Amino acid sequence: MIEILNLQKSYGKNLILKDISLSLERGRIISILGPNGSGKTTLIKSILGLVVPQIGDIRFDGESILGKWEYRKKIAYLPQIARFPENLKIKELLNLIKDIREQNADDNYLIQFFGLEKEMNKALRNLSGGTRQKVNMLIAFMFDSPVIILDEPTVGLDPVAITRLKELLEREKDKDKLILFTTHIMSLVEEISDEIIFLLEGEIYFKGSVEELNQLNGSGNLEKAITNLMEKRNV
Ligand SMILES: Nc1ncnc2c1ncn2[C@@H]1O[C@H](COP(=O)(O)OP(=O)(O)OP(=O)(O)O)[C@@H](O)[C@H]1O
Repeated sequence: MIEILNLQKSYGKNLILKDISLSLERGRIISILGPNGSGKTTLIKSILGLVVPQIGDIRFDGESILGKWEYRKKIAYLPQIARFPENLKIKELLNLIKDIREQNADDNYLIQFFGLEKEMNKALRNLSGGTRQKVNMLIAFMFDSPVIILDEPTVGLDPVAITRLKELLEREKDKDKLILFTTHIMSLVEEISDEIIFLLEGEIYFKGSVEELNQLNGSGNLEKAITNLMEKRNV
């Protein structure tokens, strides 16, 4: 569904992504892991066309995305930090986004799913961090997009909301969607990922399942295996 071919991205003299090639298929939950600053968000933003690579190509359903925008309608995106006008009420924000996107949205179901019914008339500036993140998730999931990209979705969420998020991701996967996410929470990775892509210093250092990573590392513990990868040990 998404093919990344020999992607290279620098900011000034800093080479952030070095010759990245990947094939990302539907019906899978893929976690992009790596230490802070390893290039996860830069890779995600390249797929979204928000960052333009110097070298390489990205293809969406076989067509290059470079210089194109239409394909973006098929991708739901939860950014690491979402910025919306603070004076808007949640319901006003949802209406505004629906007007802009001109696509059918299933927001009523998600409002109930995340327990946001009583918050709808509150201005964004008055929301707690976790509630803000629920609103961001609602926006990411409401358009039934075939690709869902979530940059650190668990930030600020309580355990109930994290359980809800897992349920939602599993359900979207069963609809044959492609889900890409970044997180530093290894238990979430372990529970829901079909595949791990581990970036280190701008390169793919490991790509495979949780089981493969545990086997490779011989630890049987994902947190430890990831720490070892970060420290470039036992691989
Ligand atoms: N717009 C930019 N201009 C210059 N440098 C940037 C820019 N965006 C990111 N970088 C740099 O690129 C590197 C990779 O950043 P990126 O946000 O992709 O990392 P990350 O793996 O997502 O990190 P984290 O886990 O902390 O979110 C960092 O060194 C960062 O400072």
